[in-house]
Parts: sequence; C-alpha cells; structure tokens
Amino acid sequence: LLPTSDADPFGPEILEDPLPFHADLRDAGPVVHLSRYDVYAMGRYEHVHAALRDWQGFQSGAGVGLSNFRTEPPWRPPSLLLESDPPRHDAPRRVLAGILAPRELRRLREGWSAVADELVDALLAAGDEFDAVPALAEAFPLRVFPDAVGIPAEGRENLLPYGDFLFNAFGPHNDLVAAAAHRAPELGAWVNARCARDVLAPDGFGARIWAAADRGEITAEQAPLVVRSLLSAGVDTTVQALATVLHALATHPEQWRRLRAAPQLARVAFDEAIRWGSPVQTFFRTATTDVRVGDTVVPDGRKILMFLASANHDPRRWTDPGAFDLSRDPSGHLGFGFGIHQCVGQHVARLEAECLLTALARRVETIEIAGPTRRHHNNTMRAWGSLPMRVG
Ligand code: HEM
Ligand SMILES: O=C(O)c1ccc(C2CC2)cc1
Repeated sequence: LLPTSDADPFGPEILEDPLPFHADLRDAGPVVHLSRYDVYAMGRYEHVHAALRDWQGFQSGAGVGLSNFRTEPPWRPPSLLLESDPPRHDAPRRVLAGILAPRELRRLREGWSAVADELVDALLAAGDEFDAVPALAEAFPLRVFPDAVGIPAEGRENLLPYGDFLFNAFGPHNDLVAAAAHRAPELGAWVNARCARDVLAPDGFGARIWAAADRGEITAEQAPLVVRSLLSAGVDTTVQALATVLHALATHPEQWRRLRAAPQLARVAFDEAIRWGSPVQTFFRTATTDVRVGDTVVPDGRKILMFLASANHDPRRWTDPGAFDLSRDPSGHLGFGFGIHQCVGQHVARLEAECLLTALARRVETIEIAGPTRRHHNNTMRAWGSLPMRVG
C-alpha cells in the first residue's frame, strides 16, 4: 500500500524546519504520495541515489520542478544542462565540465584568496559584529564570480533576485512565487542580455563557452544558454552554502577550533556543511515509463520529488546524521546531486569556500552567533536571511 501525506513541503512550517517532515517521510517508506500536489516523494538515501543515477527512468527533460514541460510551457527556455536529457545534455555538459575543471580554476586561486583576505581584514577593521549573510556569504561570491564569468559590472544586483525567483519557480506557484513574479520578465531579460558574446570579458568562463562554439563543440545558438546556466546556478547556491557553513562553524565551537588548527580542513568543512544543511533541498524528476521504487510503481509521466536534504540525514546511510562533524567523511552526500547532472560547478563552489574559510580561520580566533538568526524561505533553497555574528 502506498503511504500518502497531505503535508505541504513548500509551506512556511516545513520550509522553516524541514527535519521532522524528512524523518516522517523516511519512516513512511521508500515512496510517499503527496496528495496536495499529486506527486511522489522519496526521502531515503538509497532510493534518491538510485533515481539520480537512473536518468533514463527519471528524466530531467520534462523539467526538474513541479511543472511538467510535457503539458505546461516553461517560464524560460529550458536549460541545456539542468533540464535536458542525453543526447541534448551531452555536449553542453562536456563543454562546461572542461571550463570548470579543477585544473582550469588554479589560475583563479591567488586572486580569490587575496579578495577573501581583503574582505575579512576590512570587516574586522570595521568592528567585531556584523551580519554574515550580506557581509560574507553574499559579498564574497558577488566579488569574485561575476568577474570570473566575465559579465559587466553594472546591474549585478539582479543576480540574487533572479536566482531567488528561479529556485522558487521549481516549486508550486505559491505566495513565494507570486510575490516576485512581477520582476521575472525584467530579471530574465537582464540575465539573457549578459549571455551575449559582445558583453563578455575576453578571458572569463563566458568567453570560453563562446570559444567552444567557435570550435564547433556546441552551436552558437546554444552558447548563450550555457552562459545562462552559470548565472542561474552559480550565485545563490554558493551564497547559501557559505551562509550554511558559517552558521555551522559559529554554532559548533569545537569544529571551529579544529578548522583553525588545520585550515586545510576547509574543504571537508564545506562539504560536511552541504551534507548537514543541504542548501539545495529538493529537485524533481519525471518518470519516463512505469518505474518501480520499492513496492510502488510510479506511472509514466508522473513527477517524483527527491529530498536531497532528507537523504543527507538518512540514518541508514550516515552515523549520527544530525551532527556537524569535521572528522566525518562527507563524500557521497547528495547536496551536489549525483550522476550525469551532478553539480558541474562544485569545484568553483569549493574554491570559493576554501578561500573565504581559510582567510577567516587565519584571522579570527572565535566566531559566534550574536543575535536572533532569521531564515529566508524559498521553495528549493534552505537559506539564511540574517546571521548576526561576533568574532574575537
Ligand atoms: C555550493 C553551491 C552549489 C550547490 C549546493 C549546487 C547544487 C547543485 C545540484 C543539487 C545540482 C543537480 C541538479 C539536478 O540533479 O537536477 C547542480 C547542478 C548544476 N550546478 Fe550546481 N550547485 C552549487 C554551485 C554551482 C556553481 C558555482 C555553478 C556554476 C559555476 C553550478 C552550476 C550547476 C549546473 C550548470 C548544473 C546542471 C548540471 C547538469 O545538469 O549537468 N552550481 N548543482
Ligand atoms: O542550468 C541552469 O540554468 C541551472 C539552474 C539552477 C541549478 C541549480 C542546481 C543548482 C542548476 C543549473
């Protein structure tokens, strides 16, 4: 018998604290029918991992949000990576994986470290209390990533609202979407205009995508959409992942002391924070045939909601999943997804985190929460609105 739930995973209660719902979802079985949206939900590591791996049975090409592109027009032209299946997915993925490979990012490390050092020094010079969301989690990615892509300086304040709308739009058309829908056309036009060849700086990720089109690796029509993927996925995600790791370190002093003693733990701290906090909480897939999950058959064409955050706390896979613990090996976490769509920008995110956390670990002895924290609700992202912080 298929367990069913009328819970609203996109409602304010669960967005504020999803952990109890995740535990109920895992306990109810491999698949639960969410009657409110008539979709199938999976919360256990084994089944989320298997579905992400099985891109033939669980496709992305009908959209990775609640909206089914087979029956509804997408609000923007579908992504050639996120919202595409092989073979259409293959060449754009190969091009972006090459441009964002770790060896290609080595040239950025020195400059990004210098920016992180300057940012932390300037912050400390201004005092020992600040809101870590605007002052660090937002400031650092916005200082380094748009330049790395090569977009012009003006209008970059559109990037966060665009990302916030995009991640809300993967969910139902609830209040969160309605509140920002009026800005979507203008934000979308702004982002699209930054994907054109002639506005991109000659040595950035964007120009390298266009150079791949010149080499015939992708077409000139595909190039701007691949640049759009960077501007869509590359900002809000790292902002909220950095906020998540800063909050984790500020609330776990023994882990902070471990990082200070060994700054090379910065990368483990980041991945453990992504497992623990899962900034990207959920994504959908669409069944391409009647697919079997556990004892349930999910019919062709139906949407499956995969709770990455729940899988990252599944006690069947993780020891003491609720603990933020730098001695754990977090590899295998699903916070970057898994399989052919696994985050192609993960090395960019890790380099940003390594630069910022190392700068902080070298300059401050203690960090702690200095006031009431506030969540920022989003249909897909687990986000912080405010993290008052004191450093010593
Ligand atoms: C910590 C920050 C980040 C997190 C948590 C994150 C998370 C994810 C997840 C969960 C997916 C899989 C989506 C799916 O399976 O449907 C994904 C895919 C993707 N990410 Fe990231 N991401 C992050 C940073 C970035 C950055 C910095 C970039 C660009 C530089 C980026 C670009 C992409 C792209 C283009 C895809 C689609 C890949 C494909 O479908 O082949 N992401 N990301
Ligand atoms: O290709 C895109 O436009 C895209 C948008 C959002 C993401 C989320 C998962 C980080 C990934 C890709």
